[in-house]
Amino acid sequence: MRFTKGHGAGNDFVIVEDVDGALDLTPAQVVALCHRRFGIGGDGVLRVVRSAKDPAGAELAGEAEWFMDYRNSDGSIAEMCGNGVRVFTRYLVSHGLATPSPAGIPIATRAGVMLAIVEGDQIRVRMKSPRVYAAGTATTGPLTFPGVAVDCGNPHLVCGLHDGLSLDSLDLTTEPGFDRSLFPAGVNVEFVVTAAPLAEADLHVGMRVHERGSGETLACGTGALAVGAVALRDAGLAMGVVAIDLPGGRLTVTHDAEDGWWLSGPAVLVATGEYLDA
Ligand SMILES: N[C@@H](CCC[C@H](N)C(=O)O)C(=O)O
Repeated sequence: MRFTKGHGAGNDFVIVEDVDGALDLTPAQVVALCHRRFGIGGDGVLRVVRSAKDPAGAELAGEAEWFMDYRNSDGSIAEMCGNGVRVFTRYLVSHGLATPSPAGIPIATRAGVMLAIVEGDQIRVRMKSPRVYAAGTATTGPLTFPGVAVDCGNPHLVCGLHDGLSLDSLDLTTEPGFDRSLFPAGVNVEFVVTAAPLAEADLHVGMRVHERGSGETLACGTGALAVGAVALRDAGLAMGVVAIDLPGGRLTVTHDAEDGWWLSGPAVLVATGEYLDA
């Protein structure tokens, strides 16, 4: 099995090209590919398939030629992956499967069609509008954090840290506790602190994330979108730019129109090879 390895701000993926949908990628294969000792290593797998050739993408084939079949490293399927779309786009362009255009390359996902615009080493994606909808809480060890539920196509719980607590002090080696009746299919949990003002953004925050199905990752694009939406709301800003610093680098969320929500950041391919054990 040929593979390419890529990442967006350290959120890393094994990319498998399967243009005609011939590959039956099982959860066990995904777990094996993503294993950091016995496999290639990754937070997830991106299967590159023509929308028309995948049952989950076929409905969107008229709008987007390519479907991003995203899997978490535990083998589970997620509706959407913001960094995944950016890295997927980098793959399409660098392999001659799509041509960058100012209007954006449409990418089909289980959460709908996203538009990806290549801007040098950054890729900017028009995301599904986030929906902030309920209060919730997360727990890590003895600590409880009030949070806000946000639907970005996939589920998120955005929690501000108590005064004086640093992101570094959190133990995210195990899944945070959360209300399973609010998130029956699990949730990605973001922890946020305010950061020093920046000239290039209206708001600046730091964030760590524990992802459903992957554990702590160095960055999460939909998580950044959720955090950006909550930060703008809490600041009373109808629109604006939020810079989000994660352990793997910076992502930027811009809200510039009613349904204009953008995620921007680096997207890099680092290796190609052949996986021998699938
Ligand atoms: N890292 C991704 C999100 C991947 C899916 C998530 N773990 C889930 O299960 O919803 C991103 O960049 O958005």
